[in-house]
Amino acid sequence: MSIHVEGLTKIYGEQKAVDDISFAAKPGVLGFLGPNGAGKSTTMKILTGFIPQTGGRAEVCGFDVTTQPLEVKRNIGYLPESNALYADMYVKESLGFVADMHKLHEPEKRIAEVIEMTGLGPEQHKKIGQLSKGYRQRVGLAQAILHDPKVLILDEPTSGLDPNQLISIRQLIIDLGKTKTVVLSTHIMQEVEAVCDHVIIINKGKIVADDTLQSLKHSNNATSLESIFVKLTNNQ
Ligand SMILES: Nc1ncnc2c1ncn2[C@@H]1O[C@H](COP(=O)(O)OP(=O)(O)OP(=O)(O)O)[C@@H](O)[C@H]1O
Repeated sequence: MSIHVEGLTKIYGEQKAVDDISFAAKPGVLGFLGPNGAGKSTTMKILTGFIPQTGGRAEVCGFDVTTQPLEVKRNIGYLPESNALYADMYVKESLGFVADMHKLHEPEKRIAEVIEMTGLGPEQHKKIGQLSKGYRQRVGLAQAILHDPKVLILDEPTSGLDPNQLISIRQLIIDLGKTKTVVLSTHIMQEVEAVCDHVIIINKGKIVADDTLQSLKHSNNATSLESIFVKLTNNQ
């Protein structure tokens, strides 16, 4: 398993944002779903080493996020929900900056490959501040995959994209999931149906579903993921 989470808990002040969750993920696309405030971003931030957990453990490719943070960072790519990019940097320059951080051996070759994969070719000579939202999102994705990580954490990567951009980014996520473990957080159920093999639904910090899309529909006697989501999470 490339991700292994056991009894993970995060408490902010008095609020339990993640409450004793355990799950595992292997190569493929895992849909990580839940209502606003359920604890998705918090879990993703712990997996990527951005914030520490309060309790429990998490491993990425066999490395512990707390005791082996550098090994975890080498194996993980992260596209945060609000991805801060340097508006004044040129696309290639920003990728060169990330390549330096990862000490890539042949940065130019890899940057060209990633520009091709993410469809950034026509915009590669612009400054990030001049790009449309969809292309900025592609730059974020390109940065996340540059070091060819085995695990990719994508927090709402398609929010705000037009239908054409949506289709091409989704196809890229499907392609990446053929060899990598991709954790995809999204509120678009149609996207999950199109892209994910495995689904976890989290509600109020607890996992309420963890199964393949097909088994989840079968066991809930439902035809749409949306109805399952509502049934499992609409209990205020
Ligand atoms: N830095 C923080 N300090 C205090 N509380 C926080 C902090 N970050 C998140 N929270 C709280 O923890 C809970 C879980 O938040 P989180 O961002 O993980 O949810 P989410 O599932 O990603 O939500 P969304 O779908 O809206 O992005 C929320 O109630 C949120 O207000």
